[in-house]
Amino acid sequence: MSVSGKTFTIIARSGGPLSGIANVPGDKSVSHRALILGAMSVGETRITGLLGGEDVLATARAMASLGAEVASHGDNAWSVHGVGVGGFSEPDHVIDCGNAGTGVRLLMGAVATHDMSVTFTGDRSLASRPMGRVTEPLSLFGARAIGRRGGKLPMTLAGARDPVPVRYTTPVASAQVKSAILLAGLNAPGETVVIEREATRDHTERMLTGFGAQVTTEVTPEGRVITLTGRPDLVPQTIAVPRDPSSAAFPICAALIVPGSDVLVPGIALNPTRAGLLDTLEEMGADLTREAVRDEGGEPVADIRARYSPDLRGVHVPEARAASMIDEYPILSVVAACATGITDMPGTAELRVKESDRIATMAEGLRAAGVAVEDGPDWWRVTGCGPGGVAGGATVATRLDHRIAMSFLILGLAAKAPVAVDDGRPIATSFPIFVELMRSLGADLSLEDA
Ligand SMILES: O=C(O)C1=C[C@@H](OP(=O)(O)O)[C@@H](O)[C@H](O)C1
Ligand SMILES: C=C(OP(=O)(O)O)C(=O)O
Repeated sequence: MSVSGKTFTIIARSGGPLSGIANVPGDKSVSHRALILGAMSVGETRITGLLGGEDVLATARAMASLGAEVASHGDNAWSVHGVGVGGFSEPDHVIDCGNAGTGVRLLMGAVATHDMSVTFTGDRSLASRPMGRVTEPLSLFGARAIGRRGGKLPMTLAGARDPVPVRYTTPVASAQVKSAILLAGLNAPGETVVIEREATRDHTERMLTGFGAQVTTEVTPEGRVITLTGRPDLVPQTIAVPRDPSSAAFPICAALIVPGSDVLVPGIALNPTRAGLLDTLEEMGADLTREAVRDEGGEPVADIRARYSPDLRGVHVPEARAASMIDEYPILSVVAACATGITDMPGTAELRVKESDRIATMAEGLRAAGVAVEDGPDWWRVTGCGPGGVAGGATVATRLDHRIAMSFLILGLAAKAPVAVDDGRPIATSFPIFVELMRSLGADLSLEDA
């Protein structure tokens, strides 16, 4: 189980300005994919900068359960000795993906075109999330899934004996669904095609190309048409995982709302499928600069400098931008609470099926901290309290959701009274050094037994 051990609370209090350098850990999305594609190539893939978060460690264990040799060499350096496309062997135990939606959905895709049965489970949060969005397209390859009612974990996936390639238009904007289909397509003959109406993060396509697969993306009136040629010989790679822009969002946003702050967050990928938050913050009047813009491993990267921004104003976040900042809405709503005016966030129904219902969980905690929030099935709206105007003084339920926990701790650094989160454990799923790193910038965070 990913979120394990004794529950502890964390309390955030306002204090002096934040300053210094925030070296955030490796990107979670890229880390999952590096392990999975490493396991599906023949020979040794070497990975540096792998995220040591619980979500990714669960994927590393899963790869070992499927027959790959996975080794940690310390300092976030790992190696994966892969078994090749079609080479996984049936595990003799249940695969526990912990808290990780990305992990379980990508793994289901990777095993769906192998003639074997694999049973997946996860923690209470993951067991409440919809899996039908991946099992439905995977059934077109010939796989069969039997899970709990409503398509929930625990679930057994019987992979296709004679897989056929698939052409599928994703009904929701989801990189996890797209990636599950592409990973399944690796061991199907012929061309597998995924069509997405809105662009979602493209790490799978980029990394597949790096490993030597033939993948093309065509932009058509139908959407992005991604075509993969099945049964490639994937060639092991050396991968330097870039730092995670979704983790960078926390020190960046903290600097914007804590008076006097000036924080540098180096080496952040500016991949347009991930960079929507920075555009939104700039529209709100954030003092952000992109320094030393460069190319690293085929991705544009920059050092982001964030300074206290007393003139933040509410904005309308375009619906078309949602996929490029989907994990950043919780922390954006915290910045919105400290801004002047209304921030509208339409087109965000997907937030309701993350580790928690993120609209409901954020709305509950923000209201408890004195912030007005309205919400509907696929939208929410925060009325800002202005700089220094958030009351705070709340203990917030995090519901096994790391981004909720970190977002409210950042709010507590800028609120009049402390903000506590009831359970700090989920933070380790994506950002295990969060508390240490924020403290190094000057944040007042204290841990207490629950
Ligand atoms: O593919 C990925 O690595 C991810 C895709 C997103 O989920 P959806 O595809 O469900 O939007 C995101 O929320 C998640 O944190 C990581
Ligand atoms: C939604 C997230 O992750 P996952 O879907 O992998 O659990 C996240 O990290 O915010």
